[in-house]
Amino acid sequence: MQDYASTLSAPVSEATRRFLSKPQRMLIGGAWLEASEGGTLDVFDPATGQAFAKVPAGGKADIDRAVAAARQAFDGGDWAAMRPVDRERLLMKLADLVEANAQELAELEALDNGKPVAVARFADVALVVDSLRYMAGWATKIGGETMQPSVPIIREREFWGFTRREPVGVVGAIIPWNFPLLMAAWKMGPALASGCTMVLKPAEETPLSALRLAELVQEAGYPAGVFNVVTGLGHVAGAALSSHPHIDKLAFTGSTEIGKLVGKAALDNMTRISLELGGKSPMIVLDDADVDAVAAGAAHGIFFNSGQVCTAGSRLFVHKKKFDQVVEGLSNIAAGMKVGAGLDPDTQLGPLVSAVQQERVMGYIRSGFDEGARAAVGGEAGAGGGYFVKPTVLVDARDDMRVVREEIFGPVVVAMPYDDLDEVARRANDTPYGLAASIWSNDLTRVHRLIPRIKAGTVWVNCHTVLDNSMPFGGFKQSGIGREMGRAVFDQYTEIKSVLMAL
Ligand SMILES: NC(=O)C1=CN([C@@H]2O[C@H](COP(=O)(O)OP(=O)(O)OC[C@H]3O[C@@H](n4cnc5c(N)ncnc54)[C@H](OP(=O)(O)O)[C@@H]3O)[C@@H](O)[C@H]2O)C=CC1
Ligand SMILES: CCCCCC/C=C/C(=O)O
Repeated sequence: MQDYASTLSAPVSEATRRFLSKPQRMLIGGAWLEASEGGTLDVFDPATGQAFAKVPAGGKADIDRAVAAARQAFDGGDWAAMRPVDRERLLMKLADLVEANAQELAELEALDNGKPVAVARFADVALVVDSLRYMAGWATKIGGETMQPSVPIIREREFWGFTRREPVGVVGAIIPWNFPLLMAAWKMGPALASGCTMVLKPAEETPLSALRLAELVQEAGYPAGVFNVVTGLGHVAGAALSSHPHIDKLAFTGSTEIGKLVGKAALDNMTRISLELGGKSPMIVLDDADVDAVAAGAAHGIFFNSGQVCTAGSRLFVHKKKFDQVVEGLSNIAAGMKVGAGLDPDTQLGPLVSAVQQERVMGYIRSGFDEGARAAVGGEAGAGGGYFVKPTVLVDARDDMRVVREEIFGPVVVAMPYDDLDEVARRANDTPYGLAASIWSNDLTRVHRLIPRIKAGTVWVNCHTVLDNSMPFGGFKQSGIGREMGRAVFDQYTEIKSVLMAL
């Protein structure tokens, strides 16, 4: 047993040290297993670039075992027979356990992903707890409708109709590295509330919180096979899961490129899909907006989670009257941000998740410079061995530049002036994505006129990337298919059965 915790850049709690010191295994059918082929994957601390843990490199055989376990748990046994109120109680218990272990889970997220530990605790883990509790409440409220049919021809008979909402079945969930625990919760909450079973494949960069979550699932008392975790590579374990003929639904969050791939593989088996994909979200500042409030709000909109957010406000459109002031305010905030390791309590902006992501983001910044943009602030990588990129505001950009058109997924915003609302509505929509947008103004008439013109699944007003469990979340256009959260998510996790009875 190796004490990996002693190699970390900053001290962690005793609970985290204990977790990191034991060999990691996958939870399959209630048992803790190594990969069937025996391989492991290193997990790296993005603040140092050093490996600090190993997880099983699960493959197709492990996915087969996990899907079989989930299938068995769904098709018969304790779980299938469980009353909705007992599913609610279990999910509430899981939420309590997550809350009781919040610091450890937050430290694992900070280590795996690089995000500041306070953000992990008071945003990621807090949202997970709320999300599980919110979804637990739905377990007893999922229901159908009654109808009074007007069946033609057979007029002498009386009919009665109703619908049932039945769990869709075995859910395969593939999640990214930017909010590892939260993305797991967004899928397991509605799945377990509605009576599905699940196989989760976390991202290779950030597998640890999913494995700790699986321990808590066991501690909560879920029957074996209801929740399974297979760690492994996307093109191996992820591909085996998304194309598996015995899953009933695939829930995916990640890039649009891989979303299309897994979506096609799943549809080959007519597996139901929900895809939450990329974005290039505009933040639209009207001429009446308060400059200081916009600068602070836009800083959150782009720099939160080091810009590694599907809803990141990566295009900032400011009315020409306020453009210079907003850019100056935002640049001052960016210049003052403390960039550092996630475990450092003073850190405001952590490293990017991996060397690959750092190089990808720096490549975008260089392409912006090559095409004629200029950095009002930032524009370079941070010092040290970690995957740091300084918070960056690009100006002098044109709509056809790659930095304006493509998802960067880093702390980089492109600020651009505009003249009037028609122009900004057209430019804001000039993207294949449609995940989110924000409008900054206190002129309610103009705000309400703009909202329906923006082609996006979420429009925020005077805030950006603020989420609530009651609000459905998902994308228009190439930002995805389906909605997570809110009542709407149960459209993705249940099948509707129509029952027509002749009396
Ligand atoms: N919408 C969003 O929230 C996110 C968007 N992105 C965007 O994607 C870019 C690349 O990030 P990346 O991590 O590569 O995102 P991916 O879309 O590649 O990864 C998301 C998940 O899909 C898995 N995966 C990868 N390839 C396959 C496959 N062939 N079949 C099944 N599953 C697969 C990954 O596994 P593994 O980790 O092992 O590769 C991971 O679990 C980012 O720069 C960003 O622009 C990234 C993350 C989240
Ligand atoms: C405050 C938490 C924000 C979570 C945003 C959800 C993002 C999902 C994604 O990037 O895939």
